[in-house]
Amino acid sequence: MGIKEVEPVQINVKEQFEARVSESVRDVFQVEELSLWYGTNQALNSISFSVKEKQVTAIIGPSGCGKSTFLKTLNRMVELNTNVQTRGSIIYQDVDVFDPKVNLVELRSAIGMVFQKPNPFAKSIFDNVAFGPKIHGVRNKKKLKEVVELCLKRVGLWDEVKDRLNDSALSLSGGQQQRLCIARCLAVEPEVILMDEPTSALDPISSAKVENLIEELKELYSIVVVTHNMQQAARISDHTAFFLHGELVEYDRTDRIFSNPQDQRTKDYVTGRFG
Ligand SMILES: Nc1ncnc2c1ncn2[C@@H]1O[C@H](COP(=O)(O)OP(=O)(O)OP(=O)(O)O)[C@@H](O)[C@H]1O
Repeated sequence: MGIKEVEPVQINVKEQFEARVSESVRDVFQVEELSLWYGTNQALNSISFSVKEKQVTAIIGPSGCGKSTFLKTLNRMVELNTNVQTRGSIIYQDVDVFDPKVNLVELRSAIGMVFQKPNPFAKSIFDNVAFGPKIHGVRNKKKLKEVVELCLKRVGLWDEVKDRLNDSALSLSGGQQQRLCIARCLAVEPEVILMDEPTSALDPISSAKVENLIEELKELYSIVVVTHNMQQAARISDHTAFFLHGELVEYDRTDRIFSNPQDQRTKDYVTGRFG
């Protein structure tokens, strides 16, 4: 009787390395059993997962599944709507963001937000970026100039606008306005940037610039981005959370969500079979 040959177990060294790196990254948010209601309409149902520090986390899912609600809950902007109730916790910097003692102004400057439609103030380019630091008490003109220049450089806009800083921000193109809004967000030195479909109102070239910028910014900031664009999520994010009907179906490294999802519903969504 011959000895049966056993198939050698394949070890994917690269995969193991990436998994190790991913596991060793610190969490910036620990979301535990988060549920949210608008009046009687439940928009989030017992969401639990951790958002990694200095990485890009994409939130994907069909329209109405709760992506924007989840994003706005991270810095409690969702409470700007009336009749919102939450349950569960979001631990950020060892504190539950729902703790009534949390200072919301500070929370929202540490966790900044960029919206789908660029929304610069009807002020000059300079004043848009200087606005946040001024509110936080920076009065020194030299310091303000430095902050404005640094932030505009960081979003790749400085060379395009350095000779017209006093022009209205509304005179910029849509793509430039979106990068200005990101610069405005950076000026208050956030740790986290939340982005709600930041490129969906932009042309392909401006979108590509913002995508490249997101890649660069993750060196310094933790980024959570809501996107309807699967290719974009696959291109720019390290981790992806797939939401459906207010629930988290699957959260994993982006490469795994797109190449080997564990849940059939994720597979159907990322392969375009629904949504
Ligand atoms: N201000 C609000 N008041 C009442 N219900 C709301 C409010 N905002 C959102 N909802 C509801 O909460 C649910 C989740 O909405 P949300 O906007 O978070 O979904 P989404 O996944 O971001 O959708 P989309 O991709 O279309 O932007 C939906 O049922 C929506 O109708």
